[in-house]
Amino acid sequence: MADKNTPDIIYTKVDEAPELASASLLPIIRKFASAAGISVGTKDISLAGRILATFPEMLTEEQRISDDLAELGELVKTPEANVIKLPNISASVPQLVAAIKELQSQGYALPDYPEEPKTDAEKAVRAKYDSIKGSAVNPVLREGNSDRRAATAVKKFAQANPHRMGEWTRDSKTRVAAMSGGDFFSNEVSATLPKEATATIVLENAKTETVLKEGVKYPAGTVVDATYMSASALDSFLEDEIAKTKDEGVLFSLHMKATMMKVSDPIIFGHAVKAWLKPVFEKYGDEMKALGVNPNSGLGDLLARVKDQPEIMAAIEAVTAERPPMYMVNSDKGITNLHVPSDVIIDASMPALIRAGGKGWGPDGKEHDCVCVIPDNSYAPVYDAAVEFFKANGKLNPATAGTVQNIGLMAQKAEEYGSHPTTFEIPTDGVVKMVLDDGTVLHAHEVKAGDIWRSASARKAPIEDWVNLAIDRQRLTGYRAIFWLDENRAHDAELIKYVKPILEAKGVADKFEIMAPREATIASLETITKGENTIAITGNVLRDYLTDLFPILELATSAKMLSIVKLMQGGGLFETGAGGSAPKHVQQLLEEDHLRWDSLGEFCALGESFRFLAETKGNAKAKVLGDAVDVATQGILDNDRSPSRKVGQPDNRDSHYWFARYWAEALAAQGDDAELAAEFAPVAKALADDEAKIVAELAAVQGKPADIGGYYHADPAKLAAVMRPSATLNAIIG
Ligand SMILES: NC(=O)C1=CN([C@@H]2O[C@H](COP(=O)(O)OP(=O)(O)OC[C@H]3O[C@@H](n4cnc5c(N)ncnc54)[C@H](OP(=O)(O)O)[C@@H]3O)[C@@H](O)[C@H]2O)C=CC1
Ligand SMILES: O=C(O)CCC(=O)C(=O)O
Ligand SMILES: [Mg+2]
Repeated sequence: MADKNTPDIIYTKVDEAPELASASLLPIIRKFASAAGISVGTKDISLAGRILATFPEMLTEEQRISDDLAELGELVKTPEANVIKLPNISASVPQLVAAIKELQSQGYALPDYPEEPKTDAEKAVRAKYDSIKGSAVNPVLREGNSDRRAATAVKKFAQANPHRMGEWTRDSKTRVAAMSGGDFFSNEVSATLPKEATATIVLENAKTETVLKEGVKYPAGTVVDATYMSASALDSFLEDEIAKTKDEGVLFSLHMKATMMKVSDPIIFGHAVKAWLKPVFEKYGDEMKALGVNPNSGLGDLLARVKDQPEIMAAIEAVTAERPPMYMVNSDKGITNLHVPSDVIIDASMPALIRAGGKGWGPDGKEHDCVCVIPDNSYAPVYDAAVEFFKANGKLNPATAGTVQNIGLMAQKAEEYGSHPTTFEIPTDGVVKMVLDDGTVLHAHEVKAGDIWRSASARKAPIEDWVNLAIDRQRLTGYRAIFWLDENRAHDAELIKYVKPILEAKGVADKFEIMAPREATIASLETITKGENTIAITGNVLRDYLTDLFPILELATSAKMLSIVKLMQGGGLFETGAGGSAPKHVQQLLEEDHLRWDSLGEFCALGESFRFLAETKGNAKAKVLGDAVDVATQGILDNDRSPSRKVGQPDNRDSHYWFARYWAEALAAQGDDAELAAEFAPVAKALADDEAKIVAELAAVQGKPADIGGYYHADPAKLAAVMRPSATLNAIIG
């Protein structure tokens, strides 16, 4: 699909804080790029944009927009792709419903989200909305494996300016709680397919055979797993942990990934909501169902639906009084861990808690120790090991700590993160079988109604690419390199059968270790504690978890990470940081017109994207621009120009002014391209001459509410007015 009209670089239009930042940064990028004849286009992958693109038939001609995600999904499969991907919302149902409401209020005649679809028409609408739900963007664009690390300048800055870390003490009551069996980890089976195959997934019982899914195609060499979580084992585990937490006198918390794991994890979350309010569900379950309560949507939705039922409300209050205090998302507003399934997302929540010394916020607005419930044992040991390591050794010292880089198996919807179409909440007791087209029963599990069964897979080409990427990084760095694979886990054992022969064939087996996640966590923490560096070579889930965990400990945030996806067809995808879209930052902007979002991730991605353009299109000016971006980024760090957190102090917009200035100065000063130097010398001078005026104009707007005309679907003119308040700067940028 890449034709001559495809811009050289695509900068994605997203949501929340990064989109606010783009309103200020993108005009600067475009001005600088155009001087080198480089076009920077945008593609809308925002939640609102994806909703609008999905329902053209409901919209007027003028309201219709193209399906940019589908177009980008094709582009990333071509060598021409050069995409800067900012973080976007992976919507839970409450977020999706809120976005639909906002768009309806703006005059878009979209259908409501059918909570309980009955007619065929409602089912069709629901299926369309479900395709937008959860992590619906990243898996489409990630046609390559992941290389995430802190750029050297960023790591050095963090060591020279260490952030505050909470104290860890030996008597901390914080602990990680995982099931003792019946979980995905213990029920997993896995096999590598010798030839290509098409699978049918059926549920058999004495009376019937139900086809859960058919036509699941796998190329030869695919590693195919199947597993399930027992609903009854999960329920008794949750009840036990709620009771134990109460005895221990700490906060109860649950950490899931309801966005990426959009089918399984909201169900597990729903079990926790039911366990928390068990007596209420026992007594009023039918009434609540009639009111439309779905525990998977969280306590927030539940309370909204029963608020006019005094008897149910009284029962909820009575149970709550018996429960341990809960870990809060916002104690001022009474929003608990269980209010919305996507408020507490494990990759960001557990590292923040560990950085704070094992503390979470309680209903009293104070910090307390926490029981961290992570039901499945596939990855819980990573957090358990980290918590126990810091209890024994005290907090990490960011001034001296080395770094953990990551090479992650991610391409082509690898592993659990691609499992949604093959995940089922089992309707009746029976046996789930995966049957191949040649009649082979690949996997079979005896299950009970309510169990969560799923199959995940990883393809041969991405696995081999991932191992080779790891070999390259290890050779470039010489760092200790560990494959985080557990030989006692079925899936990992199949991967090891790929990894070892490749390492041996390349003669580098002695450079790599293979360790289960718990041991690898301890080894990595020991390594960085000594000030040394290591590469974690992991599957898709740990790619996600570790690239928040280690950066949040080492750099305070994962927003500053370099996050490169070397696309398997030769293109480049440059993700900006390893974190999310920071909803709290938007709230602050709306309330007091201060944006604390740090665009360092965007700066790092931009430099890489220009250099990639230089390599792939032989564009020498792009290299000059990219190298100057790096000088500007260094300038931001050296001169402490990153946004501060508090209103009245320099924010995201100020940091963009400085970025533009340092970038222009670097271009004016370089000797590789005289044309660019001549073009940017006056820009640099104007930006320096007008510094006082620009800084004053930016400062003047802070401290009062800001109106951007919508949360999910802002008004571009209002957004530009808020994010570009300096007429002097705008005149220079044009
Ligand atoms: N790649 C992607 O597209 C990703 C998308 N997401 C989505 O993002 C949303 C929010 O996710 P959540 O788990 O809350 O995680 P976030 O990473 O958005 O936020 C966690 C916290 O990290 C800090 N932070 C993150 N980015 C920056 C930045 N650039 N500058 C300064 N601080 C930063 C903020 O801390 P503080 O408030 O203390 O300033 C923020 O509240 C969800 O919808 C999620 O699905 C999540 C991860 C990746
Ligand atoms: O796509 C998402 O929902 C989150 C992605 C994420 O957290 C990551 O890749 O680090
Ligand atoms: Mg993540």
